[in-house]
Amino acid sequence: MSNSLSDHSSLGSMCEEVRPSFLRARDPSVDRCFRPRPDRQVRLFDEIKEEGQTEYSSDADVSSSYEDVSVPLSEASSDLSTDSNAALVYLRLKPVTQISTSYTISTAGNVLITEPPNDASTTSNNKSKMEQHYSFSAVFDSAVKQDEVYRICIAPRIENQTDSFTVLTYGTSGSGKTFTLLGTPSKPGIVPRAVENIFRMNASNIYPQPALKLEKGCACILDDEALAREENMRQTLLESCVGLNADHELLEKTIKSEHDFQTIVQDEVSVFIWISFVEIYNELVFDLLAPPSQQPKTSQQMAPPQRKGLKIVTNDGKVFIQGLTSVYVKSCSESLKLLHWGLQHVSYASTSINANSSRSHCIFFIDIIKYYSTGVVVDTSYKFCDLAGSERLSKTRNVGSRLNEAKGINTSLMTLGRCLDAANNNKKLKTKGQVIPVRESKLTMLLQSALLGKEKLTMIVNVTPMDTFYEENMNVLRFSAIAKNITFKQPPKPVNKSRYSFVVEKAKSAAEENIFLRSEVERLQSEMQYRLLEQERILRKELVESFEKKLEEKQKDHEQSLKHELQMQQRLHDLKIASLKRQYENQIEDLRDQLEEEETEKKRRTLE
Ligand SMILES: Nc1ncnc2c1ncn2[C@@H]1O[C@H](COP(=O)(O)OP(=O)(O)OP(=O)(O)O)[C@@H](O)[C@H]1O
Repeated sequence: MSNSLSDHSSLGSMCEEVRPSFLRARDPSVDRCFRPRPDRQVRLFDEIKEEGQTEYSSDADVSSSYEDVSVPLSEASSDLSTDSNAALVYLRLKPVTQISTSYTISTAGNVLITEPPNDASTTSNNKSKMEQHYSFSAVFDSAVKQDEVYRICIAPRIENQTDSFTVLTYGTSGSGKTFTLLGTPSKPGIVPRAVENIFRMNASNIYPQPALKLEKGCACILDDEALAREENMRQTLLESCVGLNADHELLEKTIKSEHDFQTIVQDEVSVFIWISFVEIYNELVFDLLAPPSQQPKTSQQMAPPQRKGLKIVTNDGKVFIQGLTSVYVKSCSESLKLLHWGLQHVSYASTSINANSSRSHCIFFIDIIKYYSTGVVVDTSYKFCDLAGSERLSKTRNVGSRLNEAKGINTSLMTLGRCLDAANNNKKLKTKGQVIPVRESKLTMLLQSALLGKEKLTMIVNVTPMDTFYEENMNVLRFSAIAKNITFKQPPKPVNKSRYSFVVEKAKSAAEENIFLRSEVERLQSEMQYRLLEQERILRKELVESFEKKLEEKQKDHEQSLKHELQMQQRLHDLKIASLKRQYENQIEDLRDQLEEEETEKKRRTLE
């Protein structure tokens, strides 16, 4: 990262339209200890408080008192934090025509030195002639272009892939927050570049269907019905974006010409990307991607009555918005069209400083769910938050609803400041004793993961370096000084949510699940058929065997009876023969007797 003035200048020289910097380099020969110091330490929100704003009560869930909170603003730490868990705070200076001599970049390139201008516009505490030093992770002067800001502030976060993070742009109205975050079609900001980077990196693994989604902060598989609902809603929303095509071609062309994002080839992972977009307007959370039927008719009007505020809920330490539309996106172009479609519903109004001023805080969410073939599911979440301008009511000359908005904006920014302040105090005291009052505004509730140190925080502070904005800029710089000092505890490493693995394994995607089930049904059917045939075969065999056995038995019985019959017949036959024999023998005997009698008679006659 470039943090020296020479490097910094080289950044500028790489750009085509190099503007002459209005910043004076400080003479490095003047030792710090000889420079004037402020005669008192300044408390953080002394300058932000507006007429009509009530003091926040000390008995809220903060145990710190601002009496004890002092910010060593005069001592700028010249070192660039090397702690990977420290919040990264960058300063970006807007190009202006009227060059101010009140702002100087240190020779190291990461410290902004301020000195009050010599005119009547400065009041109260800032009338002090003391110069003040504000240290940053890097300072971008007006010559630094959008692609360089992305490369330095965001690309390393995206390319790390495993850590969730939150990016905030903070500054006065018109200082370039929206420009830094969203940009224009010819000068795209951080969000379009991040989206292109994410899609390019995962190009070979984007899953074609919305099969996995974060529900109440946990990855869930969608059934066929839910999947069809998501697809329908996606189509409806994308059809509403048809008018945005021309700008998008230019935007994508610009990004592709300025970056060479690489695709990471991973065989065993499916990637599911979901986006959502909200605005916090007058302490109400509105869904900017709600389907067209639920959107207000006139996009340029303020808080139309038909819009319903959504509820922020925490579940097992995870924060989510109840009923928020989350859209499954398959490409950079789809995501950006939806983002720009959502922007048409943001509350804009004209203030005396910025003709197209955001009157709400907007947060664009990108949730990435990765399903590994081992069954592990890992989700990371990126939040891009465009904070509404911190401004003095007198300067913006707001009245009526504009005044209420401004108060709402400043109140949530103050809560944000108090959260950063509490986190900073916990770091200084090396305790976790001070409660970070994240629940005191909708903005801090939604950003609590970053404010409580569960994910990484990047803040880009936007400043319009003109004399007229000097006082407002001082407030912004004090705010950033607090953020810069914060080091969060080690963010939890992504947990392998193996409890999903069994279910996920079974249904890697709805389509695969269908194929799997169909083949399973077919397999079971053929298996059943086979079993039936087998049973039939066995049954047949058993039947044949039993018939055979019975037949055999019958045959045996029959044989037995035949044998018996034969024996009987034989016996009868023998008896008959014996009786006939006796009969014939008797007859023979009788005939012999008869013959003897006749011979005897014949002899007797002869004798006679
Ligand atoms: N670095 C820059 N280079 C070129 N133009 C810029 C730069 N920063 C801001 N601008 C221009 O300044 C104008 C105001 O910027 P932008 O709308 O981003 O301010 P903002 O901080 O978001 O204001 P608000 O809080 O009122 O919404 C825009 O026209 C924008 O294009």
